[in-house]
Amino acid sequence: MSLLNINNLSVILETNKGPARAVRNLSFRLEKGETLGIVGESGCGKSMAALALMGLLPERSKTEGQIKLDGQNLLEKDDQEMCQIRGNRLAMIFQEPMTSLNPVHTVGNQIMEPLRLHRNMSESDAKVETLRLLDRVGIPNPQARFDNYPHQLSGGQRQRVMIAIALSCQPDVLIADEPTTALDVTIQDQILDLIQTLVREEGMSLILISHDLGVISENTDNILVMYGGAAVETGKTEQIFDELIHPYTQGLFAAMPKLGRAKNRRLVTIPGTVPDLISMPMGCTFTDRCPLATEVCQNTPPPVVEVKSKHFVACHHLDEARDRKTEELFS
Ligand SMILES: Nc1ncnc2c1ncn2[C@@H]1O[C@H](COP(=O)(O)OP(=O)(O)OP(=O)(O)O)[C@@H](O)[C@H]1O
Repeated sequence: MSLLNINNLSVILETNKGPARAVRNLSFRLEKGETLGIVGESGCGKSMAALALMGLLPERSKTEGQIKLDGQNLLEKDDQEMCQIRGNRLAMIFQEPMTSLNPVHTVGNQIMEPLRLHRNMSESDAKVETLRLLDRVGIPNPQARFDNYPHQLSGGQRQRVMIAIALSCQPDVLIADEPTTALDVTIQDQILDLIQTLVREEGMSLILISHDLGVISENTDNILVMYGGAAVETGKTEQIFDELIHPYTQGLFAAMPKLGRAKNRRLVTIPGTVPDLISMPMGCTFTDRCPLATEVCQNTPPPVVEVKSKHFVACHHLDEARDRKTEELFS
């Protein structure tokens, strides 16, 4: 049995314009100690999928499908049970730590709180553990930092505090949603390295969410490429980079800044924008932007084909997609 087994998950948001399907029939598995990258442009439903796992979706939303953690469907749990699961099994860090940290409490108290609540520690034990966690996430001089407020720390240090809070409940699964997007490039690498080290040393599984295929490629075992709320390509990270197949994955790859790219070559962008959730095409969600699209793509959902062991692609035009070189598709 997988640690996490997501089966046909859909998230439907109630909006003023009607129901919007932000996640569509998403399925994936996560094993113990494995790292999965979810990649796609802004608005593809990555965060909604993560919030569904955490039981933190907005009020006017509903879910379909299953999210099984050790065989138990989290979508059947009540709020109190989900709170326990968030305190013990799943933890999430977000893009902007300033909005997740409470500005009027010291960082020390914010790390101590889950230790006291979920691990029933005494105040003195929680303080000792908080200082250990601050040190573990690379905050220099934890004793002095304990009494600081979030605004007294740099962006990178605030993200380290968020990681310490996530670690405090010794989760089995860490979900990091764009954890470095708000940080300077040099700090980004340090935070990603820290997450990798902690995940490895603590034996956690990781779901790393990013719009940046470069970040995902360097930090994960497996990749799930999401577009329009659906998975369009999944597989081992190495395998996907060996053979990019789905036209959307090819587009993301072409749009990656690359070292050594000839000076006169402009950076490729995928023309158009992500589809409106209310008026999705009936068929493939990528139809309107895909250079290979034909009528069948517009009207019929694509078959999901296992092109190699555990490498799945959802596309009506697999052979053509395989034959076209990335830069021919998006140039
Ligand atoms: N509270 C909400 N009510 C209605 N629609 C929403 C709400 N939050 C997000 N959406 C819509 O749901 C879709 C998926 O959003 P989501 O945040 O999951 O995308 P994402 O891929 O994580 O992108 P980003 O990185 O920008 O957050 C988007 O079209 C977004 O506009």
